[in-house]
Amino acid sequence: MAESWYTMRDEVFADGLRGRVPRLPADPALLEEAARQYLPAGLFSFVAGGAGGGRTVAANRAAFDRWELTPRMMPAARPLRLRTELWGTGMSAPVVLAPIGLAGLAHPDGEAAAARVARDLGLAMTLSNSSSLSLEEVAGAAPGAGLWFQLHPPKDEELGASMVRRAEKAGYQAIVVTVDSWARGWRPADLDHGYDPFLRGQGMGTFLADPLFRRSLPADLAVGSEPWLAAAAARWREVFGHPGLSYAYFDRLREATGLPVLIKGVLHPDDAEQAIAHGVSGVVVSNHGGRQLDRSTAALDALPAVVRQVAGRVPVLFDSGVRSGADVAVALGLGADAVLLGRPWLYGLAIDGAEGVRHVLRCVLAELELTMLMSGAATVGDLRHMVAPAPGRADER
Ligand SMILES: Cc1cc2nc3c(=O)[nH]c(=O)nc-3n(C[C@H](O)[C@H](O)[C@H](O)COP(=O)(O)O)c2cc1C
Ligand SMILES: O=C(O)C(=O)c1ccccc1
Repeated sequence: MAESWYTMRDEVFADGLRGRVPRLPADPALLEEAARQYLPAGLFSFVAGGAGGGRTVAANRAAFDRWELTPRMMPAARPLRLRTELWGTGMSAPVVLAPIGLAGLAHPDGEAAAARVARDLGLAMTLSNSSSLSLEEVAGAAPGAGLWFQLHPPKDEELGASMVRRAEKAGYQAIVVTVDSWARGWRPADLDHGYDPFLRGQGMGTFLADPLFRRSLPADLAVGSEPWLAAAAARWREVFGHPGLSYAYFDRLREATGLPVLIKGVLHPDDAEQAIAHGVSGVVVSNHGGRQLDRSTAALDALPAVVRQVAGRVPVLFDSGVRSGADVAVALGLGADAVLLGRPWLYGLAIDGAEGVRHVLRCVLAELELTMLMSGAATVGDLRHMVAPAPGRADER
């Protein structure tokens, strides 16, 4: 076995013995509760919350309950094969950190800590274009990490192209274009808190380091001063979101970069088809963790039809609602080539910086490994034969 994350169970157990459980629980629901203690109320509900009445956030989780594994016993010893390569990024398991903007609000070490942990565990990380640290700082903090760069296409397409060129120069290996967030979702909790995380200048590292963005800021204000940051946040609101976007955007973007371009935020098979027709190298099935459109379908429910439509032409990735190694196994079993983990890594970061991120990832990886061993699955392909609808549930849809 190339990796043995299951031994990490012993580390988690030892931490439990030392009384660390309340701080860094292995139970994902308790992890969210623990993170609540470390974050100001407005920030916690920004992170944990979702669009509208939270129906899609809940549906993302409920969807996992409609699938189960039928394990096979006494498998002849076969080495577990989790090592994966996607677009030249090698990873020790098909688990990727999802782009989470504003990580610097959760912990001063921000995205740099997460990138180092991902690198040390052999996982890839997707950096948000709304990162607190600039994309160059994150790449510099974790040399050798497998990094992808996520782009919310700004209204100013030159600015988007400029950030993509910087990412390519800094060694990022893929561009992930998010298409479900051209406007911020209707998030009642944030509205009620009057919560705007950008007001503190966090989440702007990559923007502020961009010559095109900086050039648009007032020259008469001291750089870094409060009014300067306020002007930067206002400028960010001006450029954020590109309502007029069509699939032809992918053709233009591919002119600006030689990197593989992925689309993130697909639920309908026809969108996957169109994106492939416009040359994308991969599709991320996601509803943005239920943060954008309440009542959009649970991401896991959307996965099988997209996998069928794509039919192996490009890799299909998945996120939204993944909380455990067993969840990862189900998504892989339903045809995902890799799975992105969102809120949990940010919770780990909020609680204990790099150590917290490491804790969260080792729990997911250890449980994934154990789930595969106990199912008799040596490969992701084996999992595809083991995932089945839970009786009377998946069939009802
Ligand atoms: C606080 C927060 C910030 C996020 N920022 C971004 C972002 O900047 N870009 C992006 O594409 N997705 C962003 N996402 C969405 C995640 O990449 C991912 O799709 C989602 O969190 C997956 O759902 P999960 O949290 O249930 O795992 C963000 C999610 C959260 C919770
Ligand atoms: O809140 C989000 O879901 C999100 O995608 C985002 C976008 C920009 C900055 C921070 C978060």
